This record gives sequence, C-alpha cells and structure tokens, in this order.
Amino acid sequence: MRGITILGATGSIGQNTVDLIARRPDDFTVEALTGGHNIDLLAKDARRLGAKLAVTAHDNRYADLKAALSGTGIEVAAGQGALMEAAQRPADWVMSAIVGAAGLAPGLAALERGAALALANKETLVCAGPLVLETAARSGADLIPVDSEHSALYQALLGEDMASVERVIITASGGAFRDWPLEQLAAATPEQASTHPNWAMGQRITVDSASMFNKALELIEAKEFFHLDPEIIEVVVHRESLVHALVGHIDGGILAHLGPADMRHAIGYALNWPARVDLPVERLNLAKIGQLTFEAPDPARYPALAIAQRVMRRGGLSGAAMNAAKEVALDAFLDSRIGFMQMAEVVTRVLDRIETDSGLIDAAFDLDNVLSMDQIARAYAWENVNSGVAAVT
Ligand SMILES: NC(=O)C1=CN([C@@H]2O[C@H](COP(=O)(O)OP(=O)(O)OC[C@H]3O[C@@H](n4cnc5c(N)ncnc54)[C@H](OP(=O)(O)O)[C@@H]3O)[C@@H](O)[C@H]2O)C=CC1
Ligand SMILES: CC(=O)[C@@H](O)[C@H](O)COP(=O)(O)O
Ligand SMILES: [Mn+2]
Repeated sequence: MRGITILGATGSIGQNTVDLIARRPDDFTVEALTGGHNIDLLAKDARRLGAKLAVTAHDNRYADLKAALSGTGIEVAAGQGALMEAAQRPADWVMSAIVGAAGLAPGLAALERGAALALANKETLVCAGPLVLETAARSGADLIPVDSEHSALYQALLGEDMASVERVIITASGGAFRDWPLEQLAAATPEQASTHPNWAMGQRITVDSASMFNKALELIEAKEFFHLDPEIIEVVVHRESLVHALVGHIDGGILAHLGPADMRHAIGYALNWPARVDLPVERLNLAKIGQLTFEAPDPARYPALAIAQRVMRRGGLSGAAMNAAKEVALDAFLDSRIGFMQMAEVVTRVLDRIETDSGLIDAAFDLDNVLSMDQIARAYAWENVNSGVAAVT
C-alpha cells in the first residue's frame, strides 16, 4: 500500500487524481487531502477515500469542515500551518495541485520530507526552479512532472542522451480566442476567456491558456525541469491538443508524445512511475482523427511568449516576479478592472520596475527571498492596476 496526499484535492487536477486513487482501494491509503473553499467536496472525498486528515486552507472554514466530518474519526485542520503539516505527513507520493504561487511552500515541504512529488503546480518551478531541484536532490525525493507537456517531454526523453537533443517543442492549443480577429481581443470578457477548446481545467489556467501566459509559464517550467538552454525551446500551436510535446535530436529525428486530452494520463503516469499501468483514458484512433495541424504562434496575439523569453534570459528571481504580476493581472481581469490584452502590459511594467529598482532579483534562491519577490511584484502590479494606467476603456 502506498500512502498518498493530495494538495488541492478539490480542484480539476485534484479530482482527476481522486478518480484514479478511488479505482484502486487496495493499492493506496490516503494520508491527507487539502482543499480551499469547497468544503462539501473535500469532506465527501475524505470519507470516500478514508483519508486520515482533511485540511482547508482557510481558517474561517474550520467549523464547516469539522461539522461535515463529524463522527467519521477523520482528523480536521485549517489554515496555512495545517496545510504545511499536511504536506509533511508521511505519504509516499504527494500530488501538488494547489493553483498559483500558494502551492510553492507546501510542495517544497513535501519534497524536503522526501516524498515523491507529482508536480502539477507549474508555478513552483517558475518561481523557484533552482531551489526546488536542489531540495529534491538533497532529500533524495523524486520529482515527477504532471503538466501534460512536461510529462510528455519526460516520457520522450527517457533513456535519451541530453547531449543529442537540439530542440524541445511544446504545443499550445491557441486557447479560447485563437480564431478571433486580433483587434477584438481587447474587448474579450472573463466569461469568454474561461472556456477551452480541448481541456476541462480550473478557471485560472483556462484564462492563462487564452492569453498564452500558461505557455509562458510552461516554457520556464521546461527550462528549469530539464535544465534546457532557452534558445532550444519552441512553442507550436497545435489545435487538436493530442501531440503534447516533441524532442528533436541532432540527427534530425523528432520523437513526439501523443495522448488524449485527459489529464488522467499524465497524473496516472506520475502515480505509477516508473511502471506503466492500464489507465482509464481514451485510446486515440489516428485514422479517425485524420489530421494533426501545426502553426507558428503570432507574437502580437500572444505577447506572453516574449515575456517568458525575457524572464528566461534575465533569470534570478524574475520568474517569481512575473508569476506574481500575472496572478494579480489575472485577478484584475477576472474582476473586469483591466482588459484581456492589458494583462501582459501589467506584467511587462512590473518586470521593468523590478529589473531597475529591486536588488532582490539577484538574491539567493531561498524561500524567503522568493516570497519577498512575490510580495513586491504583487504590490507593484496592484499599484499599476489601481493607477488606472491599465484600466478597461
Ligand atoms: N487543470 C489542469 O488540467 C491542469 C492544471 N495544471 C496546474 O495544476 C494546478 C492546479 O490547477 P487546477 O486543478 O486547474 O486548479 P483548480 O482551480 O481547479 O483547483 C485549485 C485547487 O487549489 C485549492 N486552492 C486554491 N487557492 C488555494 C490557496 N490559496 N491555498 C490552498 N489551496 C488553494 C482549491 O481549493 P477550492 O477549490 O476548494 O477553493 C483547489 O483544490 C495549477 O498550478 C495549474 O496550472 C497543470 C496542467 C493541467
Ligand atoms: C492540460 C495541460 O497541460 C494544460 O496546461 C494545457 O497545456 C492547456 O492548454 P494550452 O495548450 O491551451 O495552454
Ligand atoms: Mn500544460
């Protein structure tokens, strides 16, 4: 029996993980499940999986969770401290599926304790790549990617000599607005941006897919995870979301990873790694699919890609700054305070300021410095939003 903890169990990745665990009750015990506001779902899954501990990230939801699990014997806790304790429980495998920079500290805590960490939370590597890899190396913990492109790269790179890799290509669906006239993007609403052509995911990553900030984060995630030179990482728009990533070798050969647009493949791969097991996902019928298409991304439509290049070249704590500014810009967009295309403007202004007036950008990669950079960038981004420079017109 393997002990499992799911951080962010009530979200899209969390629920796909719960689905896989629930199918094999004889193979897994559940140490802890964590969630946020969705107390009913957290309590339901804690009961269903027989979790030892259920944690809500919000102190003020403790009484609700306690009531929902009364009489079950399941331990209940709330707040940031409880989240960290859940991450450090003696699980063999921990899923990191909290959304945003909030997932960084709990994921690191699990790695420090030596649990295998299945990493869906891409912000972890964007904000603190060197710290995360160094923590895993020190504790001996396995770090297994879950983001579909990175799981695909991991699988395509198995047994390959990195010295023969000359290109790494990650695919992008193009998001909700890929067929919109460019001039209409400025007026896109949060509701319109919250749909995805192929994947069912949480709202934040769905909007990030529309702006391609998701792909921007993924470029940095790939650079950090696989120690890549940014110059060899490419993005190609692939409308079908069936080819997730490709690896090009110096002899001209390209290895591609294909799979259904169902995160249970990448989650199941990480759960069973290094073994492969039968997973409850659709098998692709290539003859029925007929054609796979590829296009170059338009830089005017997707300014986030150039921002990622800038961050990869600048290095240091600029990834933490970019992510924090993006999270604020996304909140402001979802609240209709700035327009869709202004998210990239806010992030650019924050990076301009961080690069000139904050010595912190070249500080050592420790958690305190990363979190300080996160806070400074958030403050700068809110100043920018509140100043009206990026207001919806
Ligand atoms: N969804 C997908 O298919 C993919 C997601 N990812 C990445 O995985 C991560 C999770 O994404 P997704 O599942 O879509 O997100 P969701 O929004 O669906 O779920 C987020 C989870 O985190 C919890 N949560 C939210 N805020 C906090 C916080 N401040 N502290 C603690 N817990 C919190 C939520 O609780 P509650 O809902 O109860 O409030 C929920 O359990 C993201 O980093 C995303 O980029 C990567 C590849 C694919
Ligand atoms: C499923 C997954 O990994 C997402 O990150 C996906 O990549 C989003 O789709 P986009 O290609 O539109 O960003
Ligand atoms: Mn992805």
